[in-house]
Amino acid sequence: MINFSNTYKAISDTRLHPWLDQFKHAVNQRMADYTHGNLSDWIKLLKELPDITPDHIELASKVEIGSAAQLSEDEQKQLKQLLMKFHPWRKGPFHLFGQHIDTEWRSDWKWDRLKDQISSLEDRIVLDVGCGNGYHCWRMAAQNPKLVIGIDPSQLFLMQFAVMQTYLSDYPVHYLPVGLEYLPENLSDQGFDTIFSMGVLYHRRSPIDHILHMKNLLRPGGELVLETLVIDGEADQCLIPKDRYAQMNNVWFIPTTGMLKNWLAKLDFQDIKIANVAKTGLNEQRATEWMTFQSLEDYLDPQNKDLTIEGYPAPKRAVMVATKPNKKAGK
Ligand SMILES: Nc1ncnc2c1ncn2[C@@H]1O[C@H](C[S@+](CC[C@H]([NH3+])C(=O)[O-])CC(=O)[O-])[C@@H](O)[C@H]1O
Repeated sequence: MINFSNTYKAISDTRLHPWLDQFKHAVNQRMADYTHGNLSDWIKLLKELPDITPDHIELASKVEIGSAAQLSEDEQKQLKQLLMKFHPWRKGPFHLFGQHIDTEWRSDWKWDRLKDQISSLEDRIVLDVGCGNGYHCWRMAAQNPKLVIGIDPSQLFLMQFAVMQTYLSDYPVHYLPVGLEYLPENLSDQGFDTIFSMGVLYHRRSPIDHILHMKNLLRPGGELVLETLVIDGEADQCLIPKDRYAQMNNVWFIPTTGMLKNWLAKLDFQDIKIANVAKTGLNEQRATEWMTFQSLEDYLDPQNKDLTIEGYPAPKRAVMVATKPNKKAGK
């Protein structure tokens, strides 16, 4: 139903080629396990996107494709209506032929916080685990990587990615709609140069296994960029919410940055640095016209915005950067 042949071709042109069949198997397996009921309708909708070439593309400072002047007022209205059919738009913002997709998250702020703290992505093979609709993958593309693969199990987010890819197909950015657990266990010495895992770790029941899997997918000397919720406290402290955290029912472990360092060190990562710690502001995650459901404000204690509605510390996120050692650590 969806054609991933360009993605498979891109993989086969890199040192990842020995694992091509495993990547194909991952996608086939996931699609067999789960297909969203709206997927075929969404695929049809993609064909209604304006068939024009953008007069400019900006990915370094924002994701902007084409300009408003390329569409008439009527065409603008139609485009907006079409894009709204892919609601909710969580990660962004995007600017598509003058349509400002004002997403729930200011994902650009996250990128700004970390982009100068990581190794240049020039010529690198990159994996973005839990990439959402691929917003950060497009920002990565501005650094001339060899290949960026975003993975995420959400088929709606795959469609939002496909909207942008309609106009950005010349960039080496691809999306596989799978969770990390579908990927090969180990890519030996030929793995990715950089792996991002942002906003995923706290959803994992076994966070150390999640990190270990990514280590096994990195080449020796490769870089892990790990962003996750943290709490203040000592290196031996970690919050395991009794039930929900900020209304999310799938949050398992929220460590301190000290404990995150310990997890990475236990797995033999080197040069472990805390690149950034930032509290999530109400202006960074909020309901908009493009994401009309509840958002952060509804998840915080109305009397005390430093606490979640459940009484836990309000969301704060850390970005960790660490290197897989060059020697084989045997773990
Ligand atoms: N097993 C899994 N494997 C891969 N992805 C998963 C898995 N389970 C859930 N996801 C996906 O992980 C993403 C987490 S959002 C971060 C988006 C982006 N990275 C961001 O940093 O803005 C969370 C946030 O808002 O922070 C969702 O798109 C899930 O579908």
